[in-house]
Amino acid sequence: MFLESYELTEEEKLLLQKVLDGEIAFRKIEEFADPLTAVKLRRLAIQEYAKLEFEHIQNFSLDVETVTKRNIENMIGAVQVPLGVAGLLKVNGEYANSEYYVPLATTEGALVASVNRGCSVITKSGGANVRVFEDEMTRAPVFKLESLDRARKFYDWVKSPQTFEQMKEVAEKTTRFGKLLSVKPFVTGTYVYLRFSYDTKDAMGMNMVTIATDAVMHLIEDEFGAHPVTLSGNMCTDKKPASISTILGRGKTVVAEITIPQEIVKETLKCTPESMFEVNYSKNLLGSARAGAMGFNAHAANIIAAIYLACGQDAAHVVEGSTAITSMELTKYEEIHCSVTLPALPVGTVGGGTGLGTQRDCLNILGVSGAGDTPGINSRKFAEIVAAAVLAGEISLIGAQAAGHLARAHAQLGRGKF
Ligand SMILES: CC(C)(COP(=O)([O-])OP(=O)([O-])OC[C@H]1O[C@@H](n2cnc3c(N)ncnc32)[C@H](O)[C@@H]1OP(=O)([O-])[O-])[C@@H](O)C(=O)NCCC(=O)NCCSC(=O)C[C@@](C)(O)CC(=O)[O-]
Ligand SMILES: NC(=O)C1=CN([C@@H]2O[C@H](COP(=O)(O)OP(=O)(O)OC[C@H]3O[C@@H](n4cnc5c(N)ncnc54)[C@H](OP(=O)(O)O)[C@@H]3O)[C@@H](O)[C@H]2O)C=CC1
Repeated sequence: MFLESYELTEEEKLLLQKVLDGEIAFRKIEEFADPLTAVKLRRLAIQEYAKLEFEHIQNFSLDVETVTKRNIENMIGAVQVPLGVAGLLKVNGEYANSEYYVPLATTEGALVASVNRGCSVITKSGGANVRVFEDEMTRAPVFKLESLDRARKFYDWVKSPQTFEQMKEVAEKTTRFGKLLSVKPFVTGTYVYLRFSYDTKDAMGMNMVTIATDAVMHLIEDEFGAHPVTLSGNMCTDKKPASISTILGRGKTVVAEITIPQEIVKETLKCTPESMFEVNYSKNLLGSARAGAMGFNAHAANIIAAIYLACGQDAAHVVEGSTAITSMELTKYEEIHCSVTLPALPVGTVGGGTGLGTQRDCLNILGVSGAGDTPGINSRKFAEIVAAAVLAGEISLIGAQAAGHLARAHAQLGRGKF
């Protein structure tokens, strides 16, 4: 449609025509052109296909050479998500011990304002105490055994310390950083699932554990003769809500808490500790139980999604993060004690999307970009800040619902009605 209007070299025009004619597949364009040109030609082909002219997606500052090798296939451009900050947020963690501006990428009006309000409450109340309790990334292949008797023998073999040492040696040969921590077998009929848990240091670790477990899977096949059905048998469980992840943990298991004096609740949240307790109890606990929800929180996923988008995390892991539990209890000093427990928070400060320019900028705001001086401390620091930010979001939203302000806030900030 616009072919004649494009400013292309003769060679590019020829290539584009071949793409449009189906002679060159989208994913093969890089074989005939440099990465930036390949992205442009694919985008123009989509314009032709969809009969439209893009105004925005061609505008980006990404390093195409790198991202097309590590982060994306069939690239045509980039989408932008507005970025805001909430804070300062005071965090009293083992790894994060300061006040932070938290970067949040979202299109939901009122979200940043809400987290900002929660940060203000937390910081005025002395800061959120945060601790990481578990730190393990998992991958669980499934094996098919010939009989129940073989399955039983396999189960015992896997549990023997000698086998574990063998597996550990093979797994750790594939990575400079990853450490195999445990292998837990689970049986279903004659299928045996092995849940491998690794310390992945500053990486979120899914590529790392997949590569390491693949190597061990071959060892198992050679040594025991168990038939591997698939490298991921869903007992991991990656990117699906699952009780196993909420019980045993996946990624970081983190808890954040704060005790808020009554005056701060009244002044900043416009409600009372009692009304917040009532909302949390009836909504996050009873309501979630009645609904059969796996998350006992108000909107942990909102904060996690916004930080993940800003900081180059795998957005699909919001699923695991959404299983948080929010508790609110009245103290005898007329304060309210609030906590969030995040059983499964996969995060990393190296690898995946953390190296992209804008995402790295956001990690830098928090002082957690890249590898820590001691491997692992940056990702734990990051996890503590995420947990404190989730606590801020929970406090503000529960406060707004206790005050009856939810609809008003979204009418004002989500629809621009002031
Ligand atoms: C909107 C507020 C914060 C107003 O809150 P407010 O108390 O009426 O506002 P305020 O003007 O008195 O300001 C109080 C503080 O809020 C912050 N604040 C206030 N306005 C802004 C702003 N424009 N930009 C940045 N920060 C802002 C800021 O920290 C400020 O302190 P200050 O800086 O003045 O000392 C409040 O009503 C609120 O938090 N509402 C809840 C909104 C929310 O949490 N939305 C999240 C999404 S809801 C959803 O998606 C999930 C849901 C609801 O379906 C889940 C469920 O089932 O529950
Ligand atoms: N493969 C899969 O099944 C899945 C993949 N993903 C994707 O995986 C990616 C994330 O995987 P991930 O393994 O985290 O990242 P990457 O594979 O992108 O990079 C991680 C690697 O960085 C190196 N590294 C350098 N410094 C450190 C350090 N301080 N701590 C830890 N590692 C360090 C390690 O290399 P080395 O090990 O060589 O020493 C590590 O394996 C994301 O893009 C995600 O979307 C998501 C879900 C499933």
